[in-house]
Amino acid sequence: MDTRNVDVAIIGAGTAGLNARRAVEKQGGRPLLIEGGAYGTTCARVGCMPSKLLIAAAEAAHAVAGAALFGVQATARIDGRAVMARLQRERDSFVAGVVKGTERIPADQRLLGQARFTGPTTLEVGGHTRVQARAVVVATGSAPFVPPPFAAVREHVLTSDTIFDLPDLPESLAVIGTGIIALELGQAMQRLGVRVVFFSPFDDVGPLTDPEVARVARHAFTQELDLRLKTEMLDATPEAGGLLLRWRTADGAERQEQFCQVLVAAGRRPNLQGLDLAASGLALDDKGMPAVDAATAQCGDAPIFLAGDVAGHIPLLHEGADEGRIAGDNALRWPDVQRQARRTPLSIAFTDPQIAMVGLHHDQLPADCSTIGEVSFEKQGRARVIGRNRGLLRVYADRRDGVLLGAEMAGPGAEHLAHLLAWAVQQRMTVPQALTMPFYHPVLEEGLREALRDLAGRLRMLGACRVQDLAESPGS
Ligand SMILES: Cc1cc2nc3c(=O)[nH]c(=O)nc-3n(C[C@H](O)[C@H](O)[C@H](O)COP(=O)(O)OP(=O)(O)OC[C@H]3O[C@@H](n4cnc5c(N)ncnc54)[C@H](O)[C@@H]3O)c2cc1C
Ligand SMILES: NC(=O)c1ccc[n+]([C@@H]2O[C@H](COP(=O)([O-])OP(=O)(O)OC[C@H]3O[C@@H](n4cnc5c(N)ncnc54)[C@H](O)[C@@H]3O)[C@@H](O)[C@H]2O)c1
Repeated sequence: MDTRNVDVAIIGAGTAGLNARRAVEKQGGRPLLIEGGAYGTTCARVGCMPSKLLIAAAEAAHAVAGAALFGVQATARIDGRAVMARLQRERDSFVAGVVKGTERIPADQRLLGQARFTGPTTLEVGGHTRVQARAVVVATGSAPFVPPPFAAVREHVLTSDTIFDLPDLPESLAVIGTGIIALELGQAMQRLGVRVVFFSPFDDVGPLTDPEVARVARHAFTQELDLRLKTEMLDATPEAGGLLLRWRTADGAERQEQFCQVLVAAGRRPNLQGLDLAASGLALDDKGMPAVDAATAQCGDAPIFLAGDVAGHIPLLHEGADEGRIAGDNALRWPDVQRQARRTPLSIAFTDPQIAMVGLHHDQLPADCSTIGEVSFEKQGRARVIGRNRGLLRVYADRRDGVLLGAEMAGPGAEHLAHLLAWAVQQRMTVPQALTMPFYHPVLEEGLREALRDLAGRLRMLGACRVQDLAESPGS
């Protein structure tokens, strides 16, 4: 067996691991990047990029289907094979770019094979190499959770790991779950002509915590999607042509239906199995997870750091990249680790309406010292112009000083409005300061201005806003 001595061993060549490696190298350390699967990252292979490619195709189909609103008569003919072929072509090109970048890393800084702990900072990799490190970064990502009864027929169901490899769109699709992946992929499939039915044992639709925004979003999704909530899935039986699902409805009736494909999107779990974390000496909870400090990425005071999806903090790409950098940095400087500032939380679901959450979520607002302003997109000028006038944006501020705290929204252009707000929250802008920023006309951002004005009024801070800001524009 080979033996390697390095400063920092990094397990996982995904986004978090690649950023950790870069941080170690930048500070002059000797990193070793260990990958047990294929290079290319979850984001490019089976995550962000292929999902957005599917959604892009669905948006094209949806634009044709909705063209009559504008007096444009058109009929879409969806070529499922061409949809999947473009998705796979573009995805493969994104993956190839990441693989090329990873393979440019000097060969003596890379190792292929599954890693497992044999001691606090010793690993065995692929049964062929022993690694002795000063510190270890675990960046092993997460994997789809397949609950019963689907676990028993796992090879017959799709997850986000496999759906993007379909050669053609299925005729029908059952989607298990109503979270972000379920909504993004299920809605896209439906808009591409697939008959889609969503099932969940719970009553939630999407990640929103603001009850008003959640109500508006739920209404929009319920109008378009077939959501069977509070259903108990009894069994899933493979048959010729698909899977026969049998479930019990909320009122106790038993139903069954065959679907060509089933997509299980019931959440993801950290990739810890096979790592033998117990051998590292870390204290683990009943799910096998160590406690991780989000500001240092460190587990207790051990020379072990967790970054990205496996850390279970905020499983998003930009957070994984930041955590990787923090983990790599601190692993090299261990035991002198430093707390590092995190960015304002920002998450976006690319559904229609888009869902976005910024800063503090509604359920995290400090009791008795926050105020809420809102705007409905129903009458918002630009939203009406483009025929996408549905949704609600609610923005939160500290009532003592007017500092922006966060927002939740479901509506058109939420991905852009949320970015503006995230920058403002991170800058600790007050509501009056945000209202002194320029707003063009006619744009969706005028909706945000309306919510900020509403908030300023409730804070009794309108007097602090520049007079020019109060100028009206039609449909703003
Ligand atoms: C369908 C879908 C859509 C998404 N869309 C978005 C989006 O639009 N925007 C966004 O911000 N985020 C999105 N995400 C989330 C984002 O993809 C993840 O947060 C991010 O890719 C996680 O990166 P990571 O580095 O933690 O993990 P990964 O990229 O999964 O890297 C982990 C690596 O560790 C390796 N590994 C695991 N165990 C071992 C071991 N024992 N030894 C050696 N190697 C090991 C794995 O093979 C893998 O290569 C999406 C996710 C999914 C599934
Ligand atoms: N646009 C984006 O940024 C984007 C897109 C996709 C995924 N992601 C990331 O990936 C993460 C995982 O997404 P996800 O959709 O898998 O998780 P999620 O937490 O958003 O949703 C999980 C869903 O599964 C349901 N569920 C749980 N147990 C179930 C069971 N036994 N049977 C049926 N349903 C069950 C939950 O009620 C929920 O609706 C997200 O939290 C997000 O961070 C981000």
